[in-house]
Amino acid sequence: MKAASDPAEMSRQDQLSELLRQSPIIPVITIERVEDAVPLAEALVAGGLRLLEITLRTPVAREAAAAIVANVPEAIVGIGTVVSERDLVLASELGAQFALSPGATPDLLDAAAASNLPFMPGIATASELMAALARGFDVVKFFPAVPAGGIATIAALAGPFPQARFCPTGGIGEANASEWLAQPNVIAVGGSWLTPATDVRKGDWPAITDRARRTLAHTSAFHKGLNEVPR
Ligand SMILES: O=C(O)C(=O)C[C@H](O)[C@H](O)COP(=O)(O)O
Repeated sequence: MKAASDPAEMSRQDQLSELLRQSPIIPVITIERVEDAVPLAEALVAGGLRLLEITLRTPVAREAAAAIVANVPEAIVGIGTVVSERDLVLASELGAQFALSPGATPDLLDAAAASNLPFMPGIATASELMAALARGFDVVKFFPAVPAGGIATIAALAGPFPQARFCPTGGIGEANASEWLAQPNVIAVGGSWLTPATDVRKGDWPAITDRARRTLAHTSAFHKGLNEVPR
C-alpha cells in the first residue's frame, strides 16, 4: 500500500482530477452490440463529451472498449464496473486511461494503489471514504448517489473530509446534473442518461450528440475547470 504522500500516487490522482475538471460530464456506457461502440463514442465526442466510462457489464464490453480505444482517438476511455484486480489489469491491457469502480474492497484498493492506472473507487459511506483516502484516493465516485442520500450526503461529508472530491453517479440526469455540479466538492458527474438504450438500439446517434451538447450547455456554468474552487 502506498502512502497518500507518495509523489507518484499524488501525481496519478492529480492526473485524474485534471481529466475530470476538463471533462466533468461522464457518460456511463453499457454496450450490448459491439458494432454500436464506435458510432456511439463518436456521437458523444461530437457532442463535446470526451471522457467515457465503458462498463464491464456485458459480454462484448472488452471488445467494445478496445474498438473505441483503437478508432476514436479523441475519446478518453475509462473502464467502469472494475470490481477486482483482474478487471484493473484488463483496463490497463485495453489501453484505458483510467478505471472506475462502483465500490472499493480492501483488495481492490490495494491493487489500484500499486497500479499506475488512475483509479476512482466508489464510496457511499464515511468509512468507505476513509478507506479510499487512506490509500491516497481523494477523488471518488459517490455511488449510488441519489439512493445514498443525494446532495445532502455529499454536503455532510464535506465537513470531516474537505480534501475529498466526488463524482456522483446513480440517479443523475439532465434535470439535476447542474445542481450536483454546483456543490463545491463535486468535480464531475456521471450517468447512463446520456446513452439511453432506446437511442442506441435505433442507432439514433444524432439524438445522442444533441443530448450531450444540451447537457454541456446547461451545466457549463458549474464546470470546475472554468470556475475553479479552492482545494
Ligand atoms: O457500473 C458501474 O461501474 C457503476 O459505477 C455504476 C454506474 O455508475 C451507475 O449504474 C450509473 O447509474 P445511472 O446513471 O443511474 O444508470
